[in-house]
Amino acid sequence: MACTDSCGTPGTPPPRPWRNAKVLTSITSGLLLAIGFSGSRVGLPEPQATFLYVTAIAVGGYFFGREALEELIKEREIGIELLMATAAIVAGLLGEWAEAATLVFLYSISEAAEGYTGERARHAIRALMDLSPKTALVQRDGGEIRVPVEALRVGDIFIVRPGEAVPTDGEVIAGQSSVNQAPVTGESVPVEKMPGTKVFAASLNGEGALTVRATKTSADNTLARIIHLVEAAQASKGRSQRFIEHFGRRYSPTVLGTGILLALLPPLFGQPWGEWMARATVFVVAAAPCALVISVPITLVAALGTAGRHGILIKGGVHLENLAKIRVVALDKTGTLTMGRPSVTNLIPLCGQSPQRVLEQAAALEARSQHPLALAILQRAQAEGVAPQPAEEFQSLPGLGGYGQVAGEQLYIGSPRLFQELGVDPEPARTLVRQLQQEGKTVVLLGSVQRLYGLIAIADPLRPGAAEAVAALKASGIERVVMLTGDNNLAAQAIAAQAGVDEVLAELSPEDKTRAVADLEARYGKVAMVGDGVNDAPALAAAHVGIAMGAAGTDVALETADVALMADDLSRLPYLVRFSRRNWGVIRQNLALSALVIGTLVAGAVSGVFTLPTAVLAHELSEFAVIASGLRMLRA
Ligand SMILES: Nc1ncnc2c1ncn2[C@@H]1O[C@H](COP(=O)(O)OP(=O)(O)OP(=O)(O)O)[C@@H](O)[C@H]1O
Ligand SMILES: [Zn+2]
Repeated sequence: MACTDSCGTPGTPPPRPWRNAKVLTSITSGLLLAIGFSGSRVGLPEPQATFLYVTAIAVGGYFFGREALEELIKEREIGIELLMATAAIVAGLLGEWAEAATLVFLYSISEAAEGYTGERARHAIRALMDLSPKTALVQRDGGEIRVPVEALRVGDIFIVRPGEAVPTDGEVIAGQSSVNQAPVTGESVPVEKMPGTKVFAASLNGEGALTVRATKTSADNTLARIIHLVEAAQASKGRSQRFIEHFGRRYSPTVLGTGILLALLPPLFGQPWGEWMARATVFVVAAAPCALVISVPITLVAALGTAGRHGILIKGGVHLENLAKIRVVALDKTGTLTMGRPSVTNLIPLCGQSPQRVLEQAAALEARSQHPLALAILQRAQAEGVAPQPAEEFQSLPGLGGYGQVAGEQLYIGSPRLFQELGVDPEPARTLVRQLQQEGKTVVLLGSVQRLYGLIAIADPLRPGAAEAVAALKASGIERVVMLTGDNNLAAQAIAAQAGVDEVLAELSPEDKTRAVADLEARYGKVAMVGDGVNDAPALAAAHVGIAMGAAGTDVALETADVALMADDLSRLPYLVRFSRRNWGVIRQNLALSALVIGTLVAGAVSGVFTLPTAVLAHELSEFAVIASGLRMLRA
């Protein structure tokens, strides 16, 4: 269909309008039409004027006429182009050459303009590319040289001077500065960078010089992937778009059929055939679903691009549509509602152990674990100068903890539930555990199968702004905000109370989380699951929409989720919900507007109120109204 295939393939730069063959042929056709029309006013003989009109039709109708035939012959489909071409030919045969030429000119120019607008909207995301510099200052052979960013290799050391943009993703190895990474994450507040932190291409460096080791080439850094993913999403089709295209495939033949009946039946009952032939022609143009088919894709293309420029990657129109229907938001606790940077707050030896020994044994076990809690324990050990031999034969027990051999002894580390399952007497720690958990701390126990050696309490504070984000989610129409966690119920409740969520589901394994999502969906309606994509990937996949947070820098989250929030910022969530609802509103308005216009035009056509040029003009104007309306989603 003309209105959708005018969208080019992703990756090609937007063409200049004056270089576009469709624009040129249509303008030529308009000129021929104008000459013919004004000529006939000042006495140009009719055959010459008709010749000009026919030429205008041939030139202006070349592209869409060809498309109409190709569709008919190759795909056996009656498209909008065929409706228009038929109307033009019939009008000409009725002797209305000027009207036919007007139709061809208006239709072709609006198709060309529509294609161009679509391209522009599609390529708005490319503007991000211009924010990343073309060259980088690289340390090579003891000196510093400028190289094109394409020449940067992973491992290259480059310098970002104050006020310069970062050429590609990397890790800071020296220097300190605040960096505005809005092009990638959409956050307007600059982020402090120091050795060990990551920087992203196109971020703008503040006042300090940074020395950075490249971790990505310019072709596959985060910015390049954002642009690529947004363009791929724009090329994919939303559910409503599929529906409309499906509908269009049946609709256009119906229009043509009805047009033929309209031309044939009334004359059989004694009506003037010329009059009904003309009305049928106007009807075919009036009923062509042009605005209807363009309304959804243009809105989605604009919306997906806008979201992308604000650090929100939506992997396809479908997900944006799904988001508008979400009633429940399920948030993972660790790393999503909390900072994800746990630290040890209490270290309490039990059964006559020394604190030093407890830390040593815990660190020995955790040295082999990947868990965030393990990191907290290892940091504490490092701070106290404890550096034990890692445990032997370490085994992790997902959702519980782990065990291994430390100095010949089989030791366990993990949740109180783990020790309950092992059948260890919990008495020495019982009240302490409860007390610490009530403070919102995660309690990890250390011990053997016989008894407990120590207790380690770990706090992972709530993210600043988490409570506000939860409140804003509810204000934007989300009915229920739920927290999911593998952590203990008491600790989870304490954090949940601070965040203001409605419901807590605690002590869940990754599979339990998936089940919890299905359960919430059955109870309340569509669920969006928000997580970091690591221990909650199955739950993200199970939810109606899976949203990964802080996706800049973690490849997994970018790949697995339906929506990736590049910034580590919960306030994007309510924004996203409102944005998706606004998008859905615009789509609905567009569909209603186009249906209304078609209805009015059809009534006018059948009753003979509209002439062919009026119908074409109204048809194309309605199409532009719908495009302009869809482009509202270019605004954030
Ligand atoms: N390596 C480990 N060291 C100590 N305790 C562990 C370890 N791994 C798991 N645990 C225990 O198991 C519990 C559940 O862990 P799990 O990884 O399922 O979720 P979580 O880290 O609490 O966070 P969330 O589910 O909110 O993302 C932890 O709260 C902790 O008590
Ligand atoms: Zn159109």
